[in-house]
Amino acid sequence: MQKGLVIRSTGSWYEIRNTDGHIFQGRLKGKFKLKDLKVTNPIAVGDWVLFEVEDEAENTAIITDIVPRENYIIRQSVHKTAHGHILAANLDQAVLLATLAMPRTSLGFIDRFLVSAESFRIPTTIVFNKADILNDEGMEYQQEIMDLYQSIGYKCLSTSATEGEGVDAFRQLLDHKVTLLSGHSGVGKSSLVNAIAPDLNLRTNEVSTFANKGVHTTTFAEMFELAPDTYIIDTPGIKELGLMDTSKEEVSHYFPEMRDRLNQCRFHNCLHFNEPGCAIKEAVAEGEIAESRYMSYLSMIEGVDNRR
Ligand SMILES: Nc1nc2c(ncn2[C@@H]2O[C@H](COP(=O)(O)OP(=O)(O)OP(=O)(O)O)[C@@H](O)[C@H]2O)c(=O)[nH]1
Ligand SMILES: [Zn+2]
Repeated sequence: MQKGLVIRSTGSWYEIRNTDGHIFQGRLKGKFKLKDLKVTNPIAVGDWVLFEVEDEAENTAIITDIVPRENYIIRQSVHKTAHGHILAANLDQAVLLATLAMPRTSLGFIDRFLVSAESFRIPTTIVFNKADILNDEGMEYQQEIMDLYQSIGYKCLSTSATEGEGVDAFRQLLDHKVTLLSGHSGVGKSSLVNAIAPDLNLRTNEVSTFANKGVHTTTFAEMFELAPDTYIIDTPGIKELGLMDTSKEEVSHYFPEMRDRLNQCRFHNCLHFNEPGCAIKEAVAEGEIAESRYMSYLSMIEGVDNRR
């Protein structure tokens, strides 16, 4: 019996790295039963599993058990009744790569990501890349936005992958952690990762003979080892994470600056929309909660409304 980390998954095959760094191609034991989770995939990238070596020469393995997860991110099906899909497990943190240059990341997108990460209890840092192409006004705006998110409690970092600015801080941020790296296409994820791990070549890694063994390779997350004990998880093609099963009332719990004030609203089930005696609306009016965050909140409770 050995223990290993699942670093890639196609849904039927799992690439497992044991504690010596040896790689096996694993599959589930025939009568392996799903635990009680309502999901389509029993194992995801980031899972620790127990396995038996099946064929030494072929490096194949049979997975017999999953080590209980610290956390996981799941993508809910658009159909409320259908099962969700676990994207990744056992994450230490998320890094949202954004840019206020081109293609500019909207604050709404940043807020939706942060709310998702809060719902999965994954601490998030926002990295603002392409600082080199911001003019003075742009830099001022970036500082304003960084101040806003830092005041809420999110770590922020300014980088330029091309100029090397902030790259050391980015490396330190990832050091000895499993990090979900997200961000829109074109913000510079590959560039920034290549700046700290030039040998990795993030994109070309995606095409491997292993992936061809799978049936559907589209929405599976992948894990890359950047340095010893340092991994990033990439979720190609996945734009938004969605929420853990959430009611409208719960959305404000995922805004840290609202969470602290919730018990000050007159009504305990206040949605902070137009109820009298609402502490959240008051805080917005007084500038203690940013208007942009409140707007994101309103659009998110609408979204939850539509799904239910
Ligand atoms: N000026 C400037 N350009 C950058 C920076 N980082 C990345 N770029 C450029 O932005 C473009 C997109 O960068 P990528 O690293 O491919 O972006 P990505 O997020 O990996 O994009 P996907 O692979 O589509 O997810 C490339 O032309 C990069 O050279 C930066 O810090 N400054
Ligand atoms: Zn309220």
